[in-house]
Amino acid sequence: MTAMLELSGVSKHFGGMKAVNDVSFSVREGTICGLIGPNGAGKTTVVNLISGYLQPTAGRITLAGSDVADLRPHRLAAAGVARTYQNLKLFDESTVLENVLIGRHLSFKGRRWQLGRVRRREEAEQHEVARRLIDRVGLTSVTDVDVAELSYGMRRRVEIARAMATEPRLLLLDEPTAGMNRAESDDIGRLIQMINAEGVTVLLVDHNVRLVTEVCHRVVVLDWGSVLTEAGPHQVWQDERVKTAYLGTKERRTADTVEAPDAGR
Ligand SMILES: Nc1ncnc2c1ncn2[C@@H]1O[C@H](COP(=O)(O)OP(=O)(O)OP(=O)(O)O)[C@@H](O)[C@H]1O
Repeated sequence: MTAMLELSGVSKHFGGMKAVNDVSFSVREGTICGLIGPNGAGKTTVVNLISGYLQPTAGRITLAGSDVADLRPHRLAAAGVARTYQNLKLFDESTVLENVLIGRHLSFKGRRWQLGRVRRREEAEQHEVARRLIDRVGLTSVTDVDVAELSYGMRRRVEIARAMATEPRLLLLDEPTAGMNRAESDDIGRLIQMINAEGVTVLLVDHNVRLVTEVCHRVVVLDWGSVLTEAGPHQVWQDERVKTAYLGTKERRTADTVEAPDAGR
């Protein structure tokens, strides 16, 4: 199977700060890859580099074999890269439908010069696609509700639906379960698996050990801006270097975020 995403020797320095330093890893097409590491390890910077919000200081980023390191976000979106944000970026005073429609504009073929009838038909089609996506993320009942009125977990789903509205090949999820309870994060896990089953390759950044273990096919661990290791989702937690770096010392452990999953799960 080919690589959907490949980073080769990618670095991003902010002045003397090496936020990302000589990072190389690849994500196979059709898989879910976890990108984990302690706070400040460089995960969001990597997501920003892949999605064009930052340009690398050095290195190569390819999407399905094509060099994309110099592309700006809108070009990357058109090439099939969609993302969500660690801090939600939704239009709170707009409805769920309106937010998801924003994601559709890239594939919207409407032209100003088109006859009103044709344009109306295309708009109706876009609405239909957006409604289907809203249904898939389980938000049908709040389609016409302003995002500001939704729970945090629901807003996270709107963000995923909006990202999916661009019909991506690669979906970058930056801490999609941050601040969620167990039931909510389990729901997001199922949603990620459903999206992946439809053929979308996923790069998942999350601190939730259980989620990462259950949904990812491979896990890349960053520490101090560099790749510490890469392994299967169960093996990765057995690595002493990961325990030390990601989990911190045993004394610093807190049950929910750092306890390795039960053996055999
Ligand atoms: N624009 C910037 N200017 C200077 N330093 C930055 C900038 N962006 C990130 N950094 C630094 O780079 C390092 C990596 O940050 P990054 O946000 O990528 O880490 P992270 O692994 O996503 O952390 P977290 O899990 O807390 O979100 C941090 O030390 C951060 O302070």
